Amino acid sequence: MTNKSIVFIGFMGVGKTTIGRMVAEKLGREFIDIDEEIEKEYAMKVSDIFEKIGEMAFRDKEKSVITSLCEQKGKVLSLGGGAFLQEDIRKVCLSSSFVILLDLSFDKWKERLNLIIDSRPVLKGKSLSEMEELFYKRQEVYAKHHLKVNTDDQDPEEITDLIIHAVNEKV
Ligand SMILES: Nc1ncnc2c1ncn2[C@@H]1O[C@H](COP(=O)(O)OP(=O)(O)OP(=O)(O)O)[C@@H](O)[C@H]1O
Ligand SMILES: O=C(O)C1=C[C@@H](O)[C@@H](O)[C@H](O)C1
Ligand SMILES: [Mg+2]
Repeated sequence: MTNKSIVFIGFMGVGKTTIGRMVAEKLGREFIDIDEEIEKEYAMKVSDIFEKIGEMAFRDKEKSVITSLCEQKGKVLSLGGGAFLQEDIRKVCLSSSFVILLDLSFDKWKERLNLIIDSRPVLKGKSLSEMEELFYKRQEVYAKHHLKVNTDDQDPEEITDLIIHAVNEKV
């Protein structure tokens, strides 16, 4: 296994923060969650940043934090679900790191909605069919990656073990 950083991408709620933290722990690597980094910088929750400062400022900060962290090696980074909307972020991650897409079917994602609905401002005020549209539209920005892991019907431990196995072989 090389010292490349591992970067988790995928739609909000698929488990990037949960799985990223567990993978980092098992590999003995530092874990950084980009949403949490931004929250620390602003001393505010993501929903408050969106409301009080605006999504544009959040997206700019997302880009600068990810770009500077991608210059370092040996870490595990979990991005926010919208980070790959920015081409610059896609480029810097794909060229510097091993990018893992966590995939989940919309049917399974729906079952998890109650866990995330209050803390994801992008979902605020959307109907289920609008969320479904966003879910499928967003898959386009996740199309480039180095490994895709389907997480339907698997608990975080199983997904973590599968990823550890894969990165030991491929990274
Ligand atoms: N494999 C899994 N099975 C069941 N629940 C899970 C699984 N992975 C994550 N969860 C739960 O789903 C919720 C969302 O997970 P998490 O916060 O890790 O998603 P995320 O991809 O980081 O989302 P975001 O893009 O918004 O940051 C959490 O409550 C978490 O406990
Ligand atoms: O998918 C998105 O656009 C987002 C996902 C979250 O991780 C946060 O980064 C924020 O709520 C925006
Ligand atoms: Mg997260």
